[in-house]
Amino acid sequence: MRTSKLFNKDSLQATSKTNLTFRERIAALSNLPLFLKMVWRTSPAMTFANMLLRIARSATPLAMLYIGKLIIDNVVLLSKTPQHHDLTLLWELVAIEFALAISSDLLNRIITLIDSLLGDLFSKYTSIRILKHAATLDLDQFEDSVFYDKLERARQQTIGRTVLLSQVMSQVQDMITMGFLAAGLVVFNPWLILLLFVAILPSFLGESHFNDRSYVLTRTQTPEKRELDYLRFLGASDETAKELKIFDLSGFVIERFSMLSDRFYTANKKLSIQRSAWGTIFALIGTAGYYGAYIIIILDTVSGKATIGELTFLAGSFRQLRSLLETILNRFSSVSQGAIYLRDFFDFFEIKPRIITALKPIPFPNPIKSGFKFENVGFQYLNSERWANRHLNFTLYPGEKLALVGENGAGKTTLVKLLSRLYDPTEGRILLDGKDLRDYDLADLRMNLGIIFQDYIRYQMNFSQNIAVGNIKEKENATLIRSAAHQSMADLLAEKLPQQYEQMLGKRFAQGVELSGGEWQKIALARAYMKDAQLLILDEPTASLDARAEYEVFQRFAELTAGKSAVLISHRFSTVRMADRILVLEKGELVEIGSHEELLLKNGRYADLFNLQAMGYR
Ligand SMILES: Nc1ncnc2c1ncn2[C@@H]1O[C@H](COP(=O)(O)OP(=O)(O)OP(=O)(O)O)[C@@H](O)[C@H]1O
Repeated sequence: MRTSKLFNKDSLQATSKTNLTFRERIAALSNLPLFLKMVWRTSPAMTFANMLLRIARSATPLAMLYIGKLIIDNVVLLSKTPQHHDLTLLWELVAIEFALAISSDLLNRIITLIDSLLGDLFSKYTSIRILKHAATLDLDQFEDSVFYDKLERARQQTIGRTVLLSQVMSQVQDMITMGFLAAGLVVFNPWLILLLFVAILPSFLGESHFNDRSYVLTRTQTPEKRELDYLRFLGASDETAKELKIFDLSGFVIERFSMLSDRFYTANKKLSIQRSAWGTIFALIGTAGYYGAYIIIILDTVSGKATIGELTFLAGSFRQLRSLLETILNRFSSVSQGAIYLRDFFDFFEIKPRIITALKPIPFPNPIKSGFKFENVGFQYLNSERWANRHLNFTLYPGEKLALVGENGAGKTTLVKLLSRLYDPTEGRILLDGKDLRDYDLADLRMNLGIIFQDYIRYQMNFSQNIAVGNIKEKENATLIRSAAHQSMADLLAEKLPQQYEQMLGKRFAQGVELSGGEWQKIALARAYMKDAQLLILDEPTASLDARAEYEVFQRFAELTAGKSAVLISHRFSTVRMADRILVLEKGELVEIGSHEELLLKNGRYADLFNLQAMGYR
């Protein structure tokens, strides 16, 4: 077992699952009913039509073979008795076979068409379900690599499942066809059926063995595939091009990509060669079986036990049965394979968010009366031993402007994430007006918070949409968007752009304009003004702004948020000192709280940090 650090827990578990038994494969088929139910839900009419047409199609091979037999026997009869040249029956039979051939071709085409349309619809349906479900999940679930692998597998299989859909349908169709053909064979010579199985079984077992191995290989490769995707993005994307050039990283990225791809190639090549070699041997056994049966039928015909028509009928049935059985058995491997992958897909839907709205949620208070009270709040990130926040006891009063100060990693952003319920506290609780934050309606809470994170997204959309994301319900409300832009001073920027509020931003799409860091930040800030939020949280909102812009932004901020609560995170003390109170964090814990003047007088941690920065300006 490889123990590269790329391998996470999930992949290591997968490698221990080196062989899936036949029973496990059969068990995996139990996923199919749920799958078919989803297909049915995608389009009941199409699914029904598909099934009906396939049943009709499955009867045609036997019918054609039988008509063929009648034609040959009739021709033989007519050639032996040239004096009775009544060809009516013969022509009727030929006409029937012709009609059968045409309808079978027509059915095939309609079935393929429905398959492809249904597949497209199903792929759309499942992609949307994945997106919808992902939207309900918690932030820390996205930060968990095991979860991420599941999401990745669920996403990748959207295409695989479309194939699975037509495979399952074809499987049923071929089984019915086989039933018809086998019935015909049994009537004439039951021993041929036995010979058929002997010829086919090794091929089936071989296929199923190699499918197992390929499944295990794919599963173990998921984390690497994710890294390959990431490297592909890193190596060729507008977001990364700048640093890649400056640090001259392309060689490093390409080398890593090439190393991982080689590893893939080697593992896959070995399996492919083995599979191909064994496949050839099994195919030989199958052909030998067919000729064995052929000899039996020829002997029967020569000895007069069967007619020439029966000879062609039996040989044809046997040949078709053999190829059908082979297809069915091989397809069983891929169907059960697909069914196992389906487990990953369903598993993804079984992941439930923990951060949810209470059963009987309390409406968010308007206005907030006593504020947010932290009671011994502590938080540990998933899989982390360290406490990112601990023993937090303080109150954020209504209308208060609170600044959070502390060195990198002190826990400022985490505190804000707890306040907005992106995470729930590991210990202690946060009360809003005396009631646990978890008792409030989650959507209502988020609607009443205006948050801009330091790593806000630069949406590759137009100027208006970039602001409207702050309250997407108002995306058509141009007045509100312009007023939000005015409040964050982004309006001045819009006026300078060729297409103003319609201007495409970013470089990814045609006619996009790239902005400076500070310009993007003003747009992001405008998002906070899109709602009439009761609590505004700005996580380093002015880091990229120049001194004048920062001063003006905060002047406006103070005016605009009069009477509202606000939390500001900043490393600039010129900003911090405008706050009513300042909360100093160190290693996740609160070490000081008070106004700028109070804390300076105290001459503690805050005064140290303040003087350190002030010294830099002298
Ligand atoms: N998603 C995460 N998963 C695990 N640990 C995290 C995560 N985010 C932050 N941490 C850890 O939690 C601690 C607090 O991080 P946080 O982002 O709250 O600090 P901060 O005070 O906002 O820092 P900065 O000033 O650099 O923005 C850090 O030690 C960090 O490594």
